[in-house]
Amino acid sequence: MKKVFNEVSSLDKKCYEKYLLSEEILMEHAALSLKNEIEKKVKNHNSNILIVCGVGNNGADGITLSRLLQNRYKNIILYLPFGVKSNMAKIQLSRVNTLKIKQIDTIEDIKDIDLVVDCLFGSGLNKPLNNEAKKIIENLNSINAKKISCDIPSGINSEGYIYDIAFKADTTITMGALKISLFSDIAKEYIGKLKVGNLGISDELYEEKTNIYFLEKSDLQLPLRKEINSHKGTFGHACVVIGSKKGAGILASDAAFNFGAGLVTAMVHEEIQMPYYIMQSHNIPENTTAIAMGMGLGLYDKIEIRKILDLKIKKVIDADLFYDEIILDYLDENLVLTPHPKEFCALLKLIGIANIDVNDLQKNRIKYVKEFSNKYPKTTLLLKGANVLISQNQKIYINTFGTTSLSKGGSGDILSGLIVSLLAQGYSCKDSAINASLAHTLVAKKYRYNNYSLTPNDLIKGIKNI
Ligand SMILES: NC(=O)C1=CN([C@@H]2O[C@H](COP(=O)(O)OP(=O)(O)OC[C@H]3O[C@@H](n4cnc5c(N)ncnc54)[C@H](O)[C@@H]3O)[C@@H](O)[C@H]2O)[C@@H](O)CC1
Ligand SMILES: [K+]
Repeated sequence: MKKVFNEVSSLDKKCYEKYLLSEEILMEHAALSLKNEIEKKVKNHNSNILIVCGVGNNGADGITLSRLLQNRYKNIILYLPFGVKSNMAKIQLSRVNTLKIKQIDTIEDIKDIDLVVDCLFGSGLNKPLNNEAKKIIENLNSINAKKISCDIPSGINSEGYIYDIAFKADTTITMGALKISLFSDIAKEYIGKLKVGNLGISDELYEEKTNIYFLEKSDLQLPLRKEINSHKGTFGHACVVIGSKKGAGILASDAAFNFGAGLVTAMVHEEIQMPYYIMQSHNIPENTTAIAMGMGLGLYDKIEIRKILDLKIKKVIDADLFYDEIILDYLDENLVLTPHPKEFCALLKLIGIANIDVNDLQKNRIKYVKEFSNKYPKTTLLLKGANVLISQNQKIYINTFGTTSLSKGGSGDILSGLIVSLLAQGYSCKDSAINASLAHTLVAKKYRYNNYSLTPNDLIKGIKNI
């Protein structure tokens, strides 16, 4: 798990004041991080490396980089379309001017570029791009070359919002620490591989406390069985409430069984065709340790739903129930909610936080997840999306492993099944949401066929050898 910050300028400031590092030292290290990445990516000394620099310190990082690369590569080309404004950019440029590094005035007729380094705008982007900047980014995006962004792809602002266009990077080296702006769903298309550039000081000293965390593969804790002396009851009993669209509940039940729950029961009104290892019952069985409800529910009897919600058993709630105010009476520590953006908008309206549409939500996902967690700190929320956000107790965990292959009917039902399985096996609500989400996305990432053919059954198969 890595820490994520709303901004890092206060952390940079701490470096100057507390650790007596200067802006120049930090910048030298920022440029060094870029250099190290470039040396890994570009082996040929004759490669053409285009460094595009803006007027501020993001541009200054790029100018500094050109100096550091000069020893290794013959063809470094600096492009400063708007000149320089910040003090550091001026200082770095005056140094570079003594070194005979090639500078160009336009990229219109530039050819055979092997690598583009984007240092146009960083954390200082604070207004929409003008036409000239848009055109430059458009041109850079059309160049067939490797692409690295310094700090953040130019065009993404500090909230992760893109006004019109942004540089499309293969790799982003973000300086100092991870920032929240890198994790909006819209930004995901542009970031590429994300790495943190060290600024010449240990992470422990640079970083401060935070409430936002980036999940890593190594955070996944599978429900591996340590007990030798065990029986099926040792691993809990998951019950999935089957609604009128039965397929959803069947998928969730199967996923729950495959992810280690000792017993899985489908609660049904009349018997249905299911895998033989899933039991069927008209009621919630006595020894149930976790319940999944909401997926494919369709029309339902409110009294029956209320009775189930009244049970002091951990539950994962999905889909139809986010539109029903019945849920308002149960937003406590026993619930994991798994809405997709449209359902979360309905829920935000029900709980009186906001009346917004999906577009507004997507621009401000973190903000609304935070607001939800402030109001209902005990409840675990998992907001689906390109980057999954999980919150509990005012902490947010970001899972970036999601892939487009998961954008399919049934994926969400499998996720609910994985969550209820872990809840049944004794994981906390937060840990169930985090681990099920990691398993779900990592299985999809490992899927070795094309990105349009993943089925819920492939996910279930993948769970077996994750
Ligand atoms: N503060 C520090 O100690 C460090 C800063 N670093 C770099 O500094 C960057 C931040 O530098 P700055 O704060 O100078 O910000 P930027 O370099 O991102 O840009 C700020 C400049 O761009 C202008 N600008 C903003 N939006 C614009 C728009 N839409 N169209 C045209 N011009 C626009 C601003 O007026 C300002 O002049 C970071 O992203 C990082 O790359 C790194 O060197 C690491 C250390
Ligand atoms: K940039």
